[in-house]
Amino acid sequence: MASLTITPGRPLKGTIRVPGDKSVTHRAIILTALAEGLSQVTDYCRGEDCLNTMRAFQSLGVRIEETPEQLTVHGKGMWGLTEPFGPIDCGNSGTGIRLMAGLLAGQDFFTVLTGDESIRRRPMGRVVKPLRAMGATIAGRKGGELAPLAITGTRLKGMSYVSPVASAQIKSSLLFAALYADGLTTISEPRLSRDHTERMFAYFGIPFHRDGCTVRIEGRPSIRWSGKTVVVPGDLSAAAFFLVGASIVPDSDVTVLSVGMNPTRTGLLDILRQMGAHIEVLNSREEAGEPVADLRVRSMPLRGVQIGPEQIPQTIDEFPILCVAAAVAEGETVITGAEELRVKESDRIATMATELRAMGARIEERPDGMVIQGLGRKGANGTLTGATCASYGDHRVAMSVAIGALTAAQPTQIQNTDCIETSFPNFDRKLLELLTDSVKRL
Ligand SMILES: O=C(O)C1=C[C@@H](OP(=O)(O)O)[C@@H](O)[C@H](O)C1
Ligand SMILES: C=C(OP(=O)(O)O)C(=O)O
Repeated sequence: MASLTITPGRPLKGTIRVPGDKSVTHRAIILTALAEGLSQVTDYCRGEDCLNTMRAFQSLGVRIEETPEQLTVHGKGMWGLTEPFGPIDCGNSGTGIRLMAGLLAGQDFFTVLTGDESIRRRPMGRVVKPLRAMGATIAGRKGGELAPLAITGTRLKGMSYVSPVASAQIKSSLLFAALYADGLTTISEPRLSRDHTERMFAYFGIPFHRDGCTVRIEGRPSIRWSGKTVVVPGDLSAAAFFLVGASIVPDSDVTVLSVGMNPTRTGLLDILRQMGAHIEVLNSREEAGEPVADLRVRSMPLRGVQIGPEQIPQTIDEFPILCVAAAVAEGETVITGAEELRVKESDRIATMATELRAMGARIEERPDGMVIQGLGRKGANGTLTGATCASYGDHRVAMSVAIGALTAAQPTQIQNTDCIETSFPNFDRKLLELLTDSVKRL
C-alpha cells in the first residue's frame, strides 16, 4: 500500500493543469455510448472512478478506444446496449453506480452493479426507491438499501418525484431512467445540485425543461442524437487542493489552467474569497456547454467563516479541503447543514476532524457539520503539527491532509494513499512540480 510523505517549508509556485472533471467524464461516457456513431471525449478524467464507468460500457457492448488524451466512443444508440456477461464493478464510485442504476432499470436485460467496500456501505435506497416507483425491478442487500444491486430491466413509467436531498446523483439517475420511461417525469430537489447532466442533454439535443430546481422530461424521445466531441473541463474539485494550498502556504503563486466554472460547483471560490483569499479568474470561456477559466491564486492570511445549508450543494466535495483552510485560518468557522458529508467515500465530518485533530487542529464535530477554531498564522514554522495520518481509503481526505501538511512544523506521513487514483492520478507529481522537491512517495 502506498503512502505519501510531505516535508513542509516551501511555497507552491507555477502553472499546472488538473485532471478532467470526474462528473462530466461519467456523463460524457454515458451519453456518447447512447449516441449514434462516433464521439471523442478529450481531456477526460483518467481516475479509477471514470475508468470503471468506461469498462462498464465496454461490458454493455460499446466499443471504446482509450488513449491518455482521449476516448473514442462508438455509440450504439439509445437502444443498443446489450446484457453484460458478469457483474459490473463500479469500484469506489457513487456517481457511477447510481447513474447506471437509473439507466439500466429501463433496459430489456439483467445487470448486477457492485463496487468496493466503501460503495457497498453507501446508501442506494435514495435511487432504488424512486426507481421502483417508476416500475423498476431492483433487488439488493438490506431490501435494496445497499449494493450489490440486481436489476431486471423493465418498461418504466414516468412519475413526479420530490427528492428530499439536493443530489445530482439522484437527479441524474432518475433522468436516465426517465429517458426510457413512458410519459412525463418531473424531478424536484430542495436546492439546485450540479447540473452537468442537464447541460450535456442540451449539448446533445435531448429535449427537457428546467424551471428552478425542477426538471421535466418526456420519455422515449423520438429524436436520436449523433456522436460529438466533448471537451472535458479541468476538475474544480481537483484544482481545489492547489487553490487552498496556494492560499495557505506563504509566498505561493499558482495558476491552474482550464478549470470548470459551472456555477453549481463554484461554492469553494465564494467561500475562499469570503475568507480573504486572493483568486483571479482569467480567460473565461465555454467548452461543450460548460464554463471554463484559468485561476490564479496567491497566498493570503485567511479568516474563519459561517457556512450554511444554502452553500452546501455547490461546495459538497470541497469540504475536506475547506476544513484544512479553516483549521489554519484566523478565527472560527462554523459549518451547518452538511450531513451529506457523512455518506461519502468516508464519513468526511468524522475522518477530517480526526486527522486534523491529530495534526493539532481544534475541531468540534456536530451531527450536520463542525466548528473549527482556526489556529491562525503563528509564524514561519507553520501552524499544524506533523503526524502519521490515515486516509480511510478516501481520496479527498488523503489529498486534503497532504495539503494541510504543507503548513505543518514537521513532516507528515499519510498512509494508504492508493485511493488518490480514484479521481486524481499523479497528484503527488503535480504537487511536486509546484514544490520542486519537498514531497516524497514511498
Ligand atoms: O453527480 C455527480 O457527479 C456527483 C454528485 C455529488 O454527489 P451527490 O449527488 O450524492 O450529492 C458529488 O458529491 C459527487 O462527487 C459527484
Ligand atoms: C463523493 C464523491 O464521489 P462519488 O459520490 O462519485 O463516489 C467525490 O468524488 O468526492
